[in-house]
Amino acid sequence: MAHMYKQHSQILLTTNEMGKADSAAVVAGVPAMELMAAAGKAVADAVLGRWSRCSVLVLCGPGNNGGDGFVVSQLLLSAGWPVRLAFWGSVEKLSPEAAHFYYAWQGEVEAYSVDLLEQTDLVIDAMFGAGLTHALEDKARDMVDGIIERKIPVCAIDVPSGVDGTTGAALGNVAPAELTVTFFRQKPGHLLFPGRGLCGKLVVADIGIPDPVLDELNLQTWENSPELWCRDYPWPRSEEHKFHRGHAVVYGGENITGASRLTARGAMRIGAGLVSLAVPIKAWAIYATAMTSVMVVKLEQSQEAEDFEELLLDPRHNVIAVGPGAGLAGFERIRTRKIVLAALATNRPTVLDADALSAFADDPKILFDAINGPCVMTPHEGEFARLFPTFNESTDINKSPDINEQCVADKLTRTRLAAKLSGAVVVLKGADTVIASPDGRAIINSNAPADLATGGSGDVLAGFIVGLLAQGMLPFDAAAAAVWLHGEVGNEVGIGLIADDLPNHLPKVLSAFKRQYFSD
Ligand SMILES: NC(=O)C1=CN([C@@H]2O[C@H](COP(=O)(O)OP(=O)(O)OC[C@H]3O[C@@H](n4cnc5c(N)ncnc54)[C@H](OP(=O)(O)O)[C@@H]3O)[C@@H](O)[C@H]2O)[C@@H](O)CC1
Ligand SMILES: Nc1ncnc2c1ncn2[C@@H]1O[C@H](COP(=O)(O)OP(=O)(O)O)[C@@H](O)[C@H]1O
Ligand SMILES: [K+]
Repeated sequence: MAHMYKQHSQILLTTNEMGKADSAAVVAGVPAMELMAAAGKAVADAVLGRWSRCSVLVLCGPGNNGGDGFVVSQLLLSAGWPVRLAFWGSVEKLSPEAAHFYYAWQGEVEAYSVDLLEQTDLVIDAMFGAGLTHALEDKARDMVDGIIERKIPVCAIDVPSGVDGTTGAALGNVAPAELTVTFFRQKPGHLLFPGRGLCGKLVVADIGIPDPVLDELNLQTWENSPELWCRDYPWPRSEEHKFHRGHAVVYGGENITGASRLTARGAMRIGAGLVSLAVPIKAWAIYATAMTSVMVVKLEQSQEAEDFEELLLDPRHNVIAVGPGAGLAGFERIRTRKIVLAALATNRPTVLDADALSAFADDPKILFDAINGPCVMTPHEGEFARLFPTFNESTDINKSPDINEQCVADKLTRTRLAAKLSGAVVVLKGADTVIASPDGRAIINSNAPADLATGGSGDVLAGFIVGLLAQGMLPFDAAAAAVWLHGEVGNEVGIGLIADDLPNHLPKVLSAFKRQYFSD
């Protein structure tokens, strides 16, 4: 499986991995000088394609990002554009290739000064790329502040200076780019916020690094796309009947009944053969009136967990979802915990969302110890912070965690650590949802519109995941596929979206997906 993931253009490279790819390309016979020339040309081409002739200021920094800037400057000058170049660094410390292009520049080299911004229509940001190690200081910081103040359009090389390409963190103020041109592959920081919001339109340019250099690197991070999991997508087949498509059991709570109904409908729509919604007897009539294709099963008063366990004795109930609307108030918390532990004890694929996660806030280790089979957890940031308050490798999960402690690591690292600590696939939701597997693989999702930020949309996502698990998809693939389809449905419905729309519009999105990826 990991091998299959290796092939794809969706691979994301950390700064370190990109450095290794560069070095491997040089070893494979592509001179560093050619890589820099190609990088600069890609940026110049992108600028010529997007802007008409205007007054350009190229801000070159002390490393190879500045080297790319020298190349762009000369190419734009040769194209007849008015170009000024400002350099901040020392010529003696430039790499041989950056020094080469420094001397090839036919114009004047100026020092950084905010006065240069006065007659500038477009800034090329070649200050710092992958090599940035700390926040911008002195003149570089003043330039950034000056650009922000004057709202000058920016084309960034590799990343907007100040953005960490590996984490998407902004190290101090960053001038937002209209266009960012990066090389060979995207970096996680192009997809994770705040980096993603600062890049503007992103172009990934081929600079002649051969793809096979990737084989030598143990790559673990991808941008979500059907190419990663479409081969395992469980389309209905003629020889199957409904029992072949799985039977999902969704737990529904007593007071908030809408949430689990959305989960159940999501599971049904994405193709689970059968869905049973198991609910406390007091709320049974409400559920039963609302559902049609979903079966509603009664759990007797004060023995809900026991009845739930009994329901799971039927081996045809192959997957379980608990959490949406499960309840946390008073006795409900204990019941929710019992239901979760009963589900996990079956070792069948289980999706835990919302209250199923929060119910273990005071002792997450109980939950993690119970996860021995395939499991997907789908926290939003608030739920995540309750279960995983600290995020370094030395985290002592035996200690009762302090839920107020600050999260220090970036979203990708945090999600990976959470998956490793818990043994579950973790889907940390948001505009840049990260999906991480305990084996170290991680996927960043990038297609979700902000319209999805509405009550209940996460409940539907849990349903999509459990519905795909019911049909035999593996947890990491099911989570990635569901998150991507959820984003696509969000785009399909767009403004005005409510969670109820998501299952209803899924068929259209599935048809388009099938047409695009499975037409002969
Ligand atoms: N084959 C290749 O490699 C290719 C690379 N390419 C290009 O190279 C870029 C990566 O180049 P790079 O590694 O030289 O890093 P870059 O970002 O230019 O700066 C590093 C310098 O800045 C310094 N420094 C860091 N932070 C600082 C701060 N806050 N304030 C002040 N100084 C700071 C740091 O010194 P340090 O502080 O670490 O001592 C160092 O001197 C990449 O993004 C792409 O554009 C393309 O040409 C394609 C082929
Ligand atoms: N700004 C945003 N852009 C894109 N997707 C978002 C945004 N905010 C939230 N989402 C998505 O909406 C869903 C919300 O889920 P969740 O927070 O669990 O809400 P609920 O519990 O009401 O269902 C998640 O899939 C999340 O990734
Ligand atoms: K830059």
